[in-house]
Amino acid sequence: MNLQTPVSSKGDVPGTYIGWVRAVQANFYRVRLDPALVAADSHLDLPAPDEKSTPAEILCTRRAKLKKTRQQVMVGDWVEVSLSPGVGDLWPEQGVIEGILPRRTQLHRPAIANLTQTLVVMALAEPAPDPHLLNRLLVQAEASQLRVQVILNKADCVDPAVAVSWMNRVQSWGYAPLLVSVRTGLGIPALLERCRQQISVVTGPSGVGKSSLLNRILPDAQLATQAVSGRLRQGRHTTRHVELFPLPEGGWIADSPGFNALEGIPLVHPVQLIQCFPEVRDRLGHCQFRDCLHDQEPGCRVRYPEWERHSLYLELLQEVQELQQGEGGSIPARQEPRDGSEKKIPPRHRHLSRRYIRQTFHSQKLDSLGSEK
Ligand SMILES: Nc1nc2c(ncn2[C@@H]2O[C@H](COP(=O)(O)OP(=O)(O)OP(=O)(O)O)[C@@H](O)[C@H]2O)c(=O)[nH]1
Ligand SMILES: [Zn+2]
Repeated sequence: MNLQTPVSSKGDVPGTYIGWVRAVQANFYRVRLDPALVAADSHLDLPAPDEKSTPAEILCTRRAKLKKTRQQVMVGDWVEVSLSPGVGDLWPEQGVIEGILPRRTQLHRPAIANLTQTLVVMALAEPAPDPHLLNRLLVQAEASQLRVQVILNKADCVDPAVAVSWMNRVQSWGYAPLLVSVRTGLGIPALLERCRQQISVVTGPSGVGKSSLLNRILPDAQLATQAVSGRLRQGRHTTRHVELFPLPEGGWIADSPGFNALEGIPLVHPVQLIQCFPEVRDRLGHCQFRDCLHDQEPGCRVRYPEWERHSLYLELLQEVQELQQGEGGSIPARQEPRDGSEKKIPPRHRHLSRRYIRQTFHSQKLDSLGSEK
């Protein structure tokens, strides 16, 4: 989602290299220049850098033209970097970010690009689980097109039967939850395994153990930076510090628990909200009306048999519809694959659905809707 055209295509600027922004602090960027990536031919589908290799990491500023065109460089961005020639032996110490390569995903608070998954953490006790809040976070994560891992923490605080019943409930929502106790270490190896090859961010309500989790899984050397309380961390983030750390088993994790990245109303088109509910995904595409909103429409194949989160779906549907109207209908529908079948559109949706069909993906608009503070 949110593809952006690189400001300088490859070859535009002589002596540019491809790098990966690992940390942002104020107006400085720590960029990894993996020698394997240098002068990479195609930058559209680069893998996450291998954290086991030891590439040069340099401090960069961004070219003024990026600022002028209001292009924010985010942690996780693949960027084109130019280096001042002749400084240093192998790599000079400073570089300038010339352009931002297309993003696969982007979150705005915290600003992180190219994340692949989010760890949605909930505590089984202290604080007691809030299924409504958890579900809103889950839908937000789905709307951001991130892979979702549900972490049920503080397993040590509850009876095993309680943990099992929560596991079953979350499974019925279409997820494979992981039972964890940061205190006892239960589930930590499995969590690290799920984070391999991923660029992850931790989110969840206050007090569920997000900071504790990060402290537990990041190697000792990083604890000095990590060991700050939630409040301090938030303070740090308001000064625009976001950082990705390498995990011991591979993969990267964002140091950003001071933010609740997934608050708010999901930025999805009303007809696509249903795709944020994995438990009914296999029912999609069979309703009588192509743009069925799975509420009271005749011939809906999603509404029944009943499912637990349908009421939440309707609540969010109303919110995204209001948001859509407030934006003058500007949240575009993503292009859906054609299924070949011509479906009738019920009269009350006719007006909307013509517009839906005409709309195409405008990343620009999405960007400005969820724009930085
Ligand atoms: N018993 C138990 N306590 C835990 C566990 N994980 C975290 N805690 C405790 O829960 C409290 C809150 O943990 P934090 O890591 O600060 O929670 P957080 O989600 O980062 O909270 P915010 O910074 O407010 O968002 C701390 O007192 C932790 O020691 C666990 O697995 N078991
Ligand atoms: Zn339906």
